[in-house]
Amino acid sequence: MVLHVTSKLSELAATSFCPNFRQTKAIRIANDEAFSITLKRTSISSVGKQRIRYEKSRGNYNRKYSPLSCVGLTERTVSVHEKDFLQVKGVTYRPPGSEAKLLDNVSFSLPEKSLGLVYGPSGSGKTTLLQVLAGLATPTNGAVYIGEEHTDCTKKPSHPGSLSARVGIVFQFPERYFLTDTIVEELMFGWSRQTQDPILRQTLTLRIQSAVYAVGLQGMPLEMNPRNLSDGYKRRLALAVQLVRMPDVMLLDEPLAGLDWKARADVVKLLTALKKEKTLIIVSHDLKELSPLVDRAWEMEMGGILTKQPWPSAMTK
Ligand SMILES: Nc1ncnc2c1ncn2[C@@H]1O[C@H](COP(=O)(O)OP(=O)(O)OP(=O)(O)O)[C@@H](O)[C@H]1O
Repeated sequence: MVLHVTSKLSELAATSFCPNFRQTKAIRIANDEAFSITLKRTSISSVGKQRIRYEKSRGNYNRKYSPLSCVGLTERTVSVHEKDFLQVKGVTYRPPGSEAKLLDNVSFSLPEKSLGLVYGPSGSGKTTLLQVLAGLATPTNGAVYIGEEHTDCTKKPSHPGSLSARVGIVFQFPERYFLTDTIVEELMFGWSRQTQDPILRQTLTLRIQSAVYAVGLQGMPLEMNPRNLSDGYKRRLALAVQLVRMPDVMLLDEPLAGLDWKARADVVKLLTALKKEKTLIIVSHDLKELSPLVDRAWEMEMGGILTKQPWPSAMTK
């Protein structure tokens, strides 16, 4: 099997798969089923040469990184475990009307009732990934599976097979989006038209009770204005609003941002409890505080490229 350098392949590989690598040499092996290329990494966090092997599986290429003469790099693989509860396969996202990919062939998986952490530089695409997983943006390519089901990313949120029906998302600084003047109205938001039906009303009451207990809000008067809650309790309420929808997967964007040390510790405790019930994906820069909770971690690189990281990492020590 011989290997020759092909400039066409190298261009293809460099542009389609690794926009933030500067390609130095590309090698074609046998046929298109698998190939490897040697690239020079130029990002600030890791500089050096690296060989990337692409293996084709079910129509998608899976990247396998093996360092050659890298500085600060370890072997990394991006793989999807077929038995995991949440499976994200080859998701690419290009906003409508834009040529730029915000997510580039993102694949990962996470077992049920475990916590996955996504970290990386500002503007790399972490929030975009959460929006796609929550069904708020439709991927250009790829698929998301929850449990045994292929969730249809193109379905409207009200459809039971949609991603939005299975996933809850708590945005960064969620308290900025409170819309009502009482805790109970905030928890019922979006349900009001259905509450004429006595059975649905009873179901909603039970769900609210359960969500309130799950986040430790049971001591608070439900008629209180949510804006008068402490910052930590506002975060609890934002979580409860999503829990009322009974999602299987919860996504949290920077859940500790802007909180004091006490509220941060409370939210970490709350997430520890929540992990026993839900599958969680958290985007955060607070690696040390969240470290004890993390089961899997991925770094998002500029250009929307996600790579799995060994955990706990050197950064948490
Ligand atoms: N609808 C859009 N159209 C074009 N570009 C967009 C769109 N939404 C986001 N972007 C760009 O996509 C990139 C990724 O944004 P994103 O918010 O996902 O990054 P992030 O990693 O979450 O950053 P941060 O840590 O600062 O929140 C940014 O450069 C952003 O400006």
